[in-house]
Amino acid sequence: MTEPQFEKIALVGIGLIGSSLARVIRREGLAKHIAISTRSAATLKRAEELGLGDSYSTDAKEAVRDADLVIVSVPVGSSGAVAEEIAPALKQGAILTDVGSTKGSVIAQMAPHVPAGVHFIPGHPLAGTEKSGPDAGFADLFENRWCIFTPLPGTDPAALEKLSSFWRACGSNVDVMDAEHHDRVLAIVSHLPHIIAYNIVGTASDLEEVAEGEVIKYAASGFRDFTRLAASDPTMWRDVCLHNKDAILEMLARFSEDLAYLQKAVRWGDGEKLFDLFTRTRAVRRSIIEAGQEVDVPDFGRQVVAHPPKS
Ligand SMILES: NC(=O)c1ccc[n+]([C@@H]2O[C@H](COP(=O)([O-])OP(=O)(O)OC[C@H]3O[C@@H](n4cnc5c(N)ncnc54)[C@H](O)[C@@H]3O)[C@@H](O)[C@H]2O)c1
Ligand SMILES: O=C(O)C(=O)C[C@]1(C(=O)O)C=C[C@@H](O)C=C1
Repeated sequence: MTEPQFEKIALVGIGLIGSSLARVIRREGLAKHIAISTRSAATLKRAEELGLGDSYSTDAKEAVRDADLVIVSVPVGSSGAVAEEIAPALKQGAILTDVGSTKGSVIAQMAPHVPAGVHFIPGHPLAGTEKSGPDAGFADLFENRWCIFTPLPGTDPAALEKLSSFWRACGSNVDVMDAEHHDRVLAIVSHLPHIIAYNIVGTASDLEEVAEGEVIKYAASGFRDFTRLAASDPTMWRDVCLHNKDAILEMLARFSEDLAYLQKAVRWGDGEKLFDLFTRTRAVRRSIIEAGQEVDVPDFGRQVVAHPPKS
């Protein structure tokens, strides 16, 4: 437990990320009061049953009133509407942040609504699972993971440091970059892997000779790894695709070229090319593991590569 960093933190959106934040804020004693708001009354009720906060409302304005830190954790396509809704109730001097997987679009949607005197600092914790909703969150989610900020020009350094210190207290390492760079990096390391997973699982389930029953019955562990990603929340990933379109299309074009190269190597029986590529990619996996640590996720037996522990 540390000293509370904030009198009141408001969480708008209480799914996987919002509820993980609520749990770690409570565990670490980072706020005297946690106010929770979400659009759906059923989700809010569940959050209350789980005891995630101190006050609950479907009215986001009510939740953010007097809050020193407001964290918006909704699908990226809803961030503009949420910013517009809460703007009139934000306290002067408050920090407003988000956790969205895309940053350029979130800034374009939210920034125009942010009143003068409120510190808007976009953020993105690189931590998650394929699950969603308030039951899916857990306090350790952000432990040894990166949280990236994409501050706008003129951001108050003291506010950025205060938010960084909050995320460090949640267990994360923090980094700063511009939104465009963030969106290109995340397109290759996160968005493309999900699109590829959705595609391969879709193709397999479309193939008549491996009709559903056989896909399930004979799913080898490589395919199972893809099904985990392909089980991720459809709303969240629809929004990511729609809101990071340019970077995703750029990376998909590059990916398709490389796939064609691989296809040619298979067609022409070019074992040397295949062996060289597979050797190079194995080295990438090894260096990720050497730089970080492996975490077992009990209910799926999967391994997640986390980032290096904090020094
Ligand atoms: N799931 C991940 O792995 C992951 C990781 C990092 C960042 N993110 C980002 O975090 C955000 C939330 O993702 P999640 O995984 O927690 O999703 P989730 O589906 O688990 O939760 C979303 C929450 O937002 C609420 N919501 C939706 N529209 C709303 C609106 N208009 N107003 C108020 N509340 C609304 C839902 O009721 C729910 O409580 C997304 O922007 C996502 O891109 C997700
Ligand atoms: O591990 C997973 O299941 C995730 O999808 C987490 C993941 C990722 O791609 O690494 C997904 C989206 C985010 O914005 C950040 C993290």
